[in-house]
Amino acid sequence: METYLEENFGGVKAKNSSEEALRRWRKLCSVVKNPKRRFRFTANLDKRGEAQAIKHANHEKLRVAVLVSKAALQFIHGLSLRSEYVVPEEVKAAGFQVCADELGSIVEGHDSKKLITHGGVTGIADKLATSPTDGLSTDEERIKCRQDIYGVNKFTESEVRSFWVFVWEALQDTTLIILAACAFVSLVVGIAMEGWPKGAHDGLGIVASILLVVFVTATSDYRQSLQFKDLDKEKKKIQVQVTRNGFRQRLSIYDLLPGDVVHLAIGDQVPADGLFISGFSLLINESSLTGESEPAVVNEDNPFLLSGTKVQDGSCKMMVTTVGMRTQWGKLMATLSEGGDDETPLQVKLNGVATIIGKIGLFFAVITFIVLSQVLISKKYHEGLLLSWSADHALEMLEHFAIAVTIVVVAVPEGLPLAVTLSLAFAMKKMMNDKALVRNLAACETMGSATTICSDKTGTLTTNHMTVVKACICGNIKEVNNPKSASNLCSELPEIAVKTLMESVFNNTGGEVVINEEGTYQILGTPTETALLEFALSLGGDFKAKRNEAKIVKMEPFNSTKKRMSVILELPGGRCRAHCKGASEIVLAACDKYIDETGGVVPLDKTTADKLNGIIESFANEALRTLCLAYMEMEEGFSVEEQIPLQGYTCIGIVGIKDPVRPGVRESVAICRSAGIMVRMVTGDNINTAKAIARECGILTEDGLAIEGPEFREKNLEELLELVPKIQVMARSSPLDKHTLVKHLRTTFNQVVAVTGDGTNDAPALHEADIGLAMGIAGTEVRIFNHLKNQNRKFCSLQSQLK
Ligand SMILES: Nc1ncnc2c1ncn2[C@@H]1O[C@H](COP(=O)(O)OP(=O)(O)OP(=O)(O)O)[C@@H](O)[C@H]1O
Ligand SMILES: [Ca+2]
Repeated sequence: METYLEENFGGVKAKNSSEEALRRWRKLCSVVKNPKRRFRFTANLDKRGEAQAIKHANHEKLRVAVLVSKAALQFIHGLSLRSEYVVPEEVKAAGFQVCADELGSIVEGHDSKKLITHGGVTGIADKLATSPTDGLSTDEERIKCRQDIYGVNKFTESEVRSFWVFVWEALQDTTLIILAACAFVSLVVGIAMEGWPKGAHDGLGIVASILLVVFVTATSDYRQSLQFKDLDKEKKKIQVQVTRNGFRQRLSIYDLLPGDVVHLAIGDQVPADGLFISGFSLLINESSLTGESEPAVVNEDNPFLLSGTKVQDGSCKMMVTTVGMRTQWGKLMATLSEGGDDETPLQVKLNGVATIIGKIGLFFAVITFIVLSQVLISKKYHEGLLLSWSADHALEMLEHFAIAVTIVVVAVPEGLPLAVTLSLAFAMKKMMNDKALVRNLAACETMGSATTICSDKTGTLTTNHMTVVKACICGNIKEVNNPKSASNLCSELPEIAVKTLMESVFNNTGGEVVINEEGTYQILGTPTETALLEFALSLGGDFKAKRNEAKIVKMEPFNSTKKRMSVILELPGGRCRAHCKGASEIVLAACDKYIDETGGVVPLDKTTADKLNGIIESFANEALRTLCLAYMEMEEGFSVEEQIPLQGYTCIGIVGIKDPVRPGVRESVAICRSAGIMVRMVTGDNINTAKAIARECGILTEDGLAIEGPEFREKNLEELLELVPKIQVMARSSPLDKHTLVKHLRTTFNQVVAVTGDGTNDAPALHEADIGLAMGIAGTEVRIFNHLKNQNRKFCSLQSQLK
């Protein structure tokens, strides 16, 4: 049986199975009693094909639209523009100047020509009665009115099916239908022969058993469907940062409306169709929508953002124009929502078992029928009455037949595969309560067999609540973990150094300090950014004032490959200054000057460089994440087309950021190890920081290996064979390094690999892994100034699942 299963049902993998394998096992379940039930919750391959076709068509459509709109643009240059668009009455009455269909055709069709006739992005903002800076007004009546005109950002979901639908579905079982036919004949013949009620006994008996089977099945199916509904809802709860009434806040994507101003950063999914307002180095991955893997550059010239695509690099502010089912994504989701999840290997195997048992059941049913009938037939044969049948005898035969069919009904364990689905869904729900989002049922199943965990550091092993605790500015190392020491530091430093530091932190950041409606400070941004901003605020800095002093001309947002971010500022008087911050040894290597104790800028000689590197190492050995801040005067000015320089900076200082290890992680790692699961840490942080934390968690042992990404990249296959099993810590890794490591572990070493990560820089590795666990919410967090947020003990939750 084992080999039979393996041969015929074994081709399905937990991830990325071939379509052929998926189709094959479906075909093999040929004694399917009730296909609708048996294949419920498994992927609908035809629907999937349809979705693929839509993607393909989208791709074509977009390509053509872009070409046409380019040609049209060339054509209309010089022509006077005349808008022939007429605003529908009801839209006008509601106070808007553009209707949903027109907006849809502009953005979806990438129609720059139409956009120009409407006055560009600002024109559209006016017509939508919104402001690109302050966003929508939160007046409830206006919001309601907007909803009525433009719809809401929700996708039609397959509606909750009522209990009776499940009853109807349960009735569509071939064997049950045969039984029902038997019952009918038995009733008719019985009543005709023996009259009511005596002759109806047998028939009613069969009917009762059918009803029993049907209701039990339908009830359990109905309850399952409710479970799944809950799960689905949970999965789709996503929040984005939106400016409304001038205040930046978090809002569920379901509440987005046309006119909303949304802030997007690397890793975010575009929540609705819209237009680019402002932003830097924005690269959009449209593959989920079009299948195209080359990312698209989005900027003022190509301002169209489509729902469902992903921010691959950079950051931006966008204005929502089209929501919900009006977007291509909405349409795609509608198709896919019926497509179902991929089946898991266990599900498939159990379907195989059910099929085998079904066949055996059928065999015995036939034998039972033959044995039972044989008595009657042989009796008739001896009496020579084989060809003349009385109704009585026919009824007897029918009864025998019904018994045989009943055996099939009872014998085939159709509920078996479904029960697995249910228990996996239950596990999924439990993990969700632990703040781990599992998107695929198969993952829950594979998780039990994991042999290696590649964990990222921030947020999984550590709390992801970062604070600057040490700083080295002008050569002075200071503890700054309380406000008093921070203000002390401030008074000890030369004024120019503090000024430059503030300018750097407040301008060269992906985060923001906003005052919310209650009047308290709120710091928005990734944990690293918030820590820095908090530090600068505690030194007495004023975010708004600093921001107004200079203008940001260009920004290259942070990403994990470069491990630094930079901006160019235009200062009053027209001078330009560059600021750069990032992984400290990388940024320090780009410096050739530094600010000394007196505030003077002096060349960075070898001894000072060594001293600074020593400081970085000492911070890192205390498990601190270190960042180096630097600036450069741009003597020759700067034009926007240029790249921000990589070399020639002046070092302002180095900060050490503490991110405490989650309580209980050490124990969890120990449990994993005793269960034979190897835990490795793969991080983008400094090697010494990584090692210190890995030791603290018990991941790095005496004989273990810690390696840096750049070194790992250089190794050839032979060396890797030797190295990979020993790697316990990989530091300064790029997203690609993580991917390579996981791939080697899986293919060369046949490990079942679980990867935890945050879905932005870890996305490739998560995708490659047998089990990808996207832990919690990546990227941005909101922090009330000086207010700690307690999060869940994530690694512990993972470990409890692996047990
Ligand atoms: N916003 C930022 N601006 C500049 N540099 C940053 C920023 N955030 C992080 N860094 C630097 O980049 C390094 C982290 O890079 P990366 O984001 O690739 O790490 P990671 O893989 O997410 O790490 P982890 O495994 O801890 O999650 C940090 O050590 C820090 O020096
Ligand atoms: Ca990460």
